Amino acid sequence: MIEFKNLVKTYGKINAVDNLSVKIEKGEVFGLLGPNGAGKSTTILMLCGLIQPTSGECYIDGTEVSRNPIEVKRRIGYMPEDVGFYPNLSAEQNLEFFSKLYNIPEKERRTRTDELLDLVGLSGVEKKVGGYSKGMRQRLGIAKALINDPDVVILDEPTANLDPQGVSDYRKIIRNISGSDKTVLVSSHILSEVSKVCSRVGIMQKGRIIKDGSWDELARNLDLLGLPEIIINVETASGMPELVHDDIIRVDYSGGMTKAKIIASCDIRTDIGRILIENRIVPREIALDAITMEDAVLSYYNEVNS
Ligand SMILES: Nc1ncnc2c1ncn2[C@@H]1O[C@H](COP(=O)(O)OP(=O)(O)OP(=O)(O)O)[C@@H](O)[C@H]1O
Repeated sequence: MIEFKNLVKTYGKINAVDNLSVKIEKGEVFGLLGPNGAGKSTTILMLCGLIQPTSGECYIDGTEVSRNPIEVKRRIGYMPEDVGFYPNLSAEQNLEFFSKLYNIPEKERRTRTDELLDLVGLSGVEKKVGGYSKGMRQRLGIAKALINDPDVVILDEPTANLDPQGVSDYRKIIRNISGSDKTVLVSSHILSEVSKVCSRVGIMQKGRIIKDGSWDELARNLDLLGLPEIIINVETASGMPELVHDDIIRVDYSGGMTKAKIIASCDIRTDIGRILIENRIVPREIALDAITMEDAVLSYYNEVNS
């Protein structure tokens, strides 16, 4: 169980976290969803005992964090945005090292390491971690967060560096964890990451949770259910014409019309490519992207104001 009670963190005049109070029950997968700068990482750092609150408290299973940081660290598994590993060791050797820090008995270490490498899809990878891609490091980060079999798992932007296959594997991992009575806190600025894996979501803005509930409740409330998940980034060598298509909801142009961010109701990349070629414009990129909290809120306000 996780509880925040009137939690505040100020940096000079900035209220990074502003009187936050939330209780997350055992077994829940809670998504902290908010745009960059909303205060998600600051909240998580206080929950892990890595920074001190200005006022207020965080509890892990009833234990107050800032007064019992060592006890709390044993009970949590934390994956930061940038995970640090020993680059000249393999994944297995890194996990062995961390399991020693947690005093996991030698007999268990091997089994635990093997199970976790299997869970995150890194079994049998001999390569040293220094040669890993960002996505592979992220997978190993999830394994590291689980090495001490924690009751509470905290993941800060876990899909930030993952490719589509990695994202799909990550969702499976979270579903796997969530069936095991652990409490999970996941932070993200990407709507689909939170909506697909979390049983409850808190929308964070300017240090406060402005909405809290099941994803369906929140989405209905904010009128987000009908939102498409399709964003297409277009980049061309020279300026492009205004893009017109029945399935386009909105287009934001930048870079003197060489870049466009399209929110569409379905994947229209082929049509966009055709429009550009018909206009003798060379496409540099026509790629799918994930919908972020900013896109959702903008789209929502756009609809309300139109
Ligand atoms: N050490 C610090 N010193 C000064 N200001 C800080 C510090 N850490 C965070 N902030 C500020 O606090 C606010 C919240 O930042 P925080 O990193 O918690 O947001 P976030 O929601 O995690 O966003 P992101 O996804 O970009 O990390 C921001 O305005 C940020 O600039």
